[in-house]
Amino acid sequence: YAVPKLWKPDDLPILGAWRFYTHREEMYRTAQRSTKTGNFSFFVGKKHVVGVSGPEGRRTFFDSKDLDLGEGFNDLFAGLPAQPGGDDFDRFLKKTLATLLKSENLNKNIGMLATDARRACEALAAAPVSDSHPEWRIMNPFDSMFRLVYQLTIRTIGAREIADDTELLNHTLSIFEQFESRTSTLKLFFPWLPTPNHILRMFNGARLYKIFSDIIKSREKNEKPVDDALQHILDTGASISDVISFEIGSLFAGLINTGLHASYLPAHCADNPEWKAKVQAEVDGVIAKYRSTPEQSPAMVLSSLSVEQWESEFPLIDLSLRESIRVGMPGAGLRKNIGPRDIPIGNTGEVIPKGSYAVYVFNDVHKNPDIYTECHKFDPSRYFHDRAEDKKTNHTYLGWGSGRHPCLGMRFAKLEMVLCNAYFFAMFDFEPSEKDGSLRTEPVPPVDVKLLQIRKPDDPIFIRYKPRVY
Ligand code: HEM
Repeated sequence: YAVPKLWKPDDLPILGAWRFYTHREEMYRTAQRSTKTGNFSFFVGKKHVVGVSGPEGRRTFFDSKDLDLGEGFNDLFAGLPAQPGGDDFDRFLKKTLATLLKSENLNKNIGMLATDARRACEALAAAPVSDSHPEWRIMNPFDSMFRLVYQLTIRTIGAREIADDTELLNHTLSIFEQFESRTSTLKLFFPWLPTPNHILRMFNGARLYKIFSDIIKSREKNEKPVDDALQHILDTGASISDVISFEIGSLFAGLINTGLHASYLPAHCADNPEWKAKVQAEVDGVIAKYRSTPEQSPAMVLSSLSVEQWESEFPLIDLSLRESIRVGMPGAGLRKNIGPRDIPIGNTGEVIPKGSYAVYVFNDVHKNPDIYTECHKFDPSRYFHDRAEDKKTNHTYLGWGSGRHPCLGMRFAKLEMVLCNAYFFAMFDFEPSEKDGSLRTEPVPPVDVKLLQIRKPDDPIFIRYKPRVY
């Protein structure tokens, strides 16, 4: 067994493969092409990393029990919040998330979540019209949808005081966004370096700490108990710092992806009128099916749906989301071999050595034209039974993780996204737009593959919308 060939043309002294952080996918693809098996290795500082690719690489990467996700991310991903307590905290986070996202809690909250979504769409309906195109209103979904997803998330895994107070909601969202944008790659190489971004992250962490501790103190004075996620976490005996770390950790894991894909979904549909019409027909069909009196408005019918109905009645929204994630998922999975021995990469004759890291770039499969036809195109019908492109080989669809580390928030993320979009499709007609309300003719730009993780588009994407006439 051999260690995959060392790739070092881009290396900087001491730092090693810096391009792993600045041009990850490009570096991965160039290195991949330079070897027979598609596997290669490189150094990040002193850390030895193996890039795996192809079906054998995927099988090894996603199925090996000794490849650890937590350690891989902690050591290689610039930007994760430092987790106090390592493995113990990881267990606490996953256990708490699993409890908060159980059916019982979702059923308890669904009425409030639906009300949040309805009110957000009512606020869109009440927004001022465009000056130059007064038949339309204009929105940037990456603001309005994103904020709604944040509200739904905080309501489900955070504090009611924040979810119910628009000002506090916006304030905490802006702190979180600043926190999230201050990644510090340099710290991976020089952990002792007090980088400005790291200092700002500490500062924003402290601001969140103050907000949560004020909420907790005021609850202590209040006789009436609050029944929400924060209280549940506190009742398990967790400290305020556990609570803050849990909130930041789970927002990191969930909010960015969910908020951005909830926003990309209508943007892609606006660009694809035929598909948009299908989704709208699906929403209208559900409304017709569950309307109990003719006076009920579409929003009122949607507000009466149960979690089970939200989860089963909107397959086309689900496929739109599946496709939005596939086309817009830059980045890579990261793992560390924490086992007692080297891990063979299928039958390639190569290994991920004990103690080394492994990386798999998601677009190796998601943008593989042999698997996904016209792989850059948004086309949810590729998942219909007669095409089933995502079932062609092993681990072909990685949008929700695969193998040993499936996404723990998938069910909740889907629920959030279907809620936001069903109300939006039910209440509005919409089209792609420029900032001034004129029709946008350029499609949604592709997500930059240089990104380590999806983030809001640098140039805002607009949609123009008007209330539907029934
Ligand atoms: C559109 C939304 C989301 C997408 C596309 C997404 C995607 C993923 C992917 C691809 C992975 C596996 C990563 C890997 O293999 O390296 C993952 C894992 C995970 N996700 Fe999500 N996720 C989403 C929403 C959420 C939400 C809302 C939460 C929680 C509130 C969440 C919590 C987690 C956790 C805790 C893991 C780690 C599982 C483990 O360590 O085994 N995700 N997610």
